[in-house]
Amino acid sequence: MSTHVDFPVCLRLQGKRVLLVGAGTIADERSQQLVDAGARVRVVAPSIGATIRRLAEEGRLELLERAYVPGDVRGHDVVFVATDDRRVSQTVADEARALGIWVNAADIPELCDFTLPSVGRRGPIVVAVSTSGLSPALARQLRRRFLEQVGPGHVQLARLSGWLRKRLPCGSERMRLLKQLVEGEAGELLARGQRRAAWAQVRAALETFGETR
Ligand SMILES: C[C@@]1(CC(=O)O)c2cc3[nH]c(cc4nc(cc5[nH]c(cc(n2)[C@H]1CCC(=O)O)[C@@](C)(CC(=O)O)[C@@H]5CCC(=O)O)C(CC(=O)O)=C4CCC(=O)O)c(CCC(=O)O)c3CC(=O)O
Ligand SMILES: NC(=O)C1=CN([C@@H]2O[C@H](COP(=O)(O)OP(=O)(O)OC[C@H]3O[C@@H](n4cnc5c(N)ncnc54)[C@H](O)[C@@H]3O)[C@@H](O)[C@H]2O)C=CC1
Repeated sequence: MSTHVDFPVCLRLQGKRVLLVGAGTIADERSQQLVDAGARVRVVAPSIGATIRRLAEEGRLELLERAYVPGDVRGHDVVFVATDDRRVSQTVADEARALGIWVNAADIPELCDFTLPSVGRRGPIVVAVSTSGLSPALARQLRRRFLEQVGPGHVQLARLSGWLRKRLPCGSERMRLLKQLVEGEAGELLARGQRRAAWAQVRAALETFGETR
């Protein structure tokens, strides 16, 4: 029994060149997530799913409607392959690796430089569960359960914190204020939907901000 654990990261794909080989059920789902993340996506496949077709028509990704040809991986930062032909996936993964490009092959762990967790999102908050390849079905079940714990109050709290960290100078006092925002009363008030009371707390904290510097 393997004892390895996969290492989680959150990729900043804005402007990165991503190649998607295959455009079926699995690739169709990936395409929307990759475009939402701001990646410059190119898809190569002879048969095209509905989402990829729409995104191509909207000019949000580039579509090459043909089979993969050697060299297609060149110039990309990351490669995702999701075809129904194991030999194609093997070729793509081999070529990517030879060029030092990281690759994910859907459902073929031995060809993956990284695996994909089960992901759910509420606004800027992302819940991701990995089981290090042992049970994707369990990852999905746990992700659904954890996502239910994330409410509108948490989304407001994250946005408010993001707004404050842009405007306040960084340092120990900002750190204290942002921590207090989450752990103190304001966070609880937002979670209960009491936005006015939460804002009053934040305003009071802001009025004293800077006094102890
Ligand atoms: C290693 C990994 C590599 C990778 O693909 O990145 C991998 C590998 C394999 N998956 C297999 C099967 C299934 N995969 C799913 C679903 C998902 N698989 C995903 C990720 C991963 N799958 C990576 C590890 C993730 C982790 O560590 O937990 C999810 C989370 C993310 C995504 O794909 O976007 C997505 C859920 C998204 C969601 O809905 O939230 C289901 C459920 C279903 O389809 O209903 C089943 C059937 C039930 C079951 O097996 O559990 C098989 C056997 C294939 C066969 O038997 O032929 C292999 C190969 C093997 O295990 O050898
Ligand atoms: N859809 C699912 O729920 C599951 C899928 N899988 C596996 O994931 C992989 C992908 O599955 P799906 O997306 O459902 O397959 P799919 O059959 O919907 O799509 C396959 C895609 O691969 C493309 N393709 C085939 N040969 C190609 C080539 N030479 N170059 C470029 N593209 C090529 C096809 O044009 C098509 O777009 C398969 O290995 C499948 O066994 C495993 C478990 C569940």
